[in-house]
Amino acid sequence: MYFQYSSKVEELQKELTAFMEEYIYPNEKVYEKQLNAEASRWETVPHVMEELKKKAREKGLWNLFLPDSELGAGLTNTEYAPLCEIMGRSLLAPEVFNCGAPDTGNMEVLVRYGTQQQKQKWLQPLLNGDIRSCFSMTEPDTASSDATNIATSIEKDGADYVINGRKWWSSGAGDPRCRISIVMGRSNPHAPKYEQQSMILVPLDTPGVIIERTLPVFGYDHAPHGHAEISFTNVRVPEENMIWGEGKGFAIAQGRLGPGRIHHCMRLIGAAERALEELCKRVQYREAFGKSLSQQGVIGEWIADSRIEIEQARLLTLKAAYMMDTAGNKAAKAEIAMIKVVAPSMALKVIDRAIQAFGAAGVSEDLPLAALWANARTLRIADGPDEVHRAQVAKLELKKHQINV
Ligand SMILES: Cc1cc2nc3c(=O)[nH]c(=O)nc-3n(C[C@H](O)[C@H](O)[C@H](O)COP(=O)(O)OP(=O)(O)OC[C@H]3O[C@@H](n4cnc5c(N)ncnc54)[C@H](O)[C@@H]3O)c2cc1C
Repeated sequence: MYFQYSSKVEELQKELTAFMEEYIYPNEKVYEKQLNAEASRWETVPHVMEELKKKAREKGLWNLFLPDSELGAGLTNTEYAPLCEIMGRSLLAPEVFNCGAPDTGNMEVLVRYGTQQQKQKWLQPLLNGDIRSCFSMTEPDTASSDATNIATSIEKDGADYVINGRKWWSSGAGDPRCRISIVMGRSNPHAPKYEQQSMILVPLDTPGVIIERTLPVFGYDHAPHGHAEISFTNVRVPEENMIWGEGKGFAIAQGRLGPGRIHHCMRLIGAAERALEELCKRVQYREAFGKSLSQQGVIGEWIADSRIEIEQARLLTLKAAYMMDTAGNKAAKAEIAMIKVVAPSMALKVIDRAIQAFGAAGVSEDLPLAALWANARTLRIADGPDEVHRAQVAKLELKKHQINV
C-alpha cells in the first residue's frame, strides 16, 4: 500500500486550503447576510457566490470531480477524494468549485449517457456553472428507498413523452438558476422489474411542472438551493429528452449514485475534520472548574476517538475510490455501501462532540457546527438509508460464503 498523495494532488490540496482560508470561511457569514437582506431568500442568489465562482475558475479549481480530462480536471476518484474532503469543510464551498450535488451526479449522467444534443443543451451550461439542476426520484407516496416502487408515469405519445406524478426532496430545485431536472419514472410497467424505470430530462419551465413547496431540514431551509416538492401534471417533453433509452433508469442510477455517494462521504470527512479542529482550539482556552477543558480527561477521549474514527472512515473512502478507479463503480458496490453507512455516523459523532465542547454556542448559528450536523444527519437517509446499504453489504457477504442447504 502506498499512502502518499501524488505531487499534483498535494499541490491542489495546498491551493484549495489557501482558497478556503482566504475566500470561503470569511464569506460564510457574508453569504447568509446577503441572503437575509433580500426580500425573499428564494428569488436571488447572494452575489458573493458568483464572485467566488469566478475566482475559483480563474485559479483552475473548477469541475475537479470529473475524471474526463477534456471536461474536468482529469483526476481519478482516489485523487479527487482528499480535495473533495477539503471542500466538505464548508457548506458553501462545493458550489464555488462547481463540485456541488446534485449537479455533479447529473453532469456525470450526461457525460456518460447523454446524446450530443443533450450535452450541448444541458451539460455545457452546467459545466460552466451558468445553470443548476436537480434530480427527481423520491416520491411522497412511495417507499423510495426501493426505487422499483417509483410510480410517476412516463408515457410515449407520438414524438413526445408525457409525465404525471409527484416528487419531493428534489434538492436544488428552489434555486432560481435551476433549469432542468432528471426525472425518474415508470415508462415500461410490463417489463422486468429493473427495466421498468427511465430517466428523462424535464426543463423546469415546462407547462405542468409546479414547485409546490420547499422542505426544510431540521429548520434549515437551505435557500436558495432548497429541497422541493414538485408536481408533474401532463408534462410533455420531446422524445429526444429520454436519457440513454426507455427502461435504463436503474442502469443509469448505478452509474450516477456511486460517485455521488462517495462524494458525500468525502465531504463528511472534511466536515468532521473542521469540527475536530474547532473542538481542539476551543478546549485549550476555555476553563471550567479550575482547569482548561482540554485537561478534563473525558475531552481527551473525545479528541482521540474523533481522530481514530476520522482516519478509519478516510481509509475506507479511499479504498472505495480505489476500487471505483481500478475495478469500476459496479465492482465497488460493497465498498461504496460500507462507506455510505460509516461516514455519516462518524461525522455525526465527531460534530456532536464539538457541539458539546462549545456548550450552548455549539447549537447556535454563530458556528457552523449545528448546520454541519443537520446536513450529516440527512445523509443517513439521502442517497439510500443506512439499512438498505447494510442489506446490500450482507447480501454480498452471504453470497461469498454460500452453503448448500
Ligand atoms: C436532505 C435530503 C435531500 C434529498 N435529496 C434528494 C434528491 O435530490 N433527489 C431525490 O430523488 N431524493 C432526494 N432525497 C430523498 C432520499 O433519497 C430518500 O428519502 C431516501 O431514498 C429514502 O426514501 P424514503 O424517504 O421514501 O424512505 P422509505 O423508503 O419510506 O424508507 C423509510 C425507512 O424505512 C427503513 N427501510 C427501508 N428499507 C429498508 C430495508 N431494506 N431494511 C430495513 N429498513 C429499511 C429505513 O429506516 C428508511 O429510512 C433527499 C432526502 C433528504 C433528507
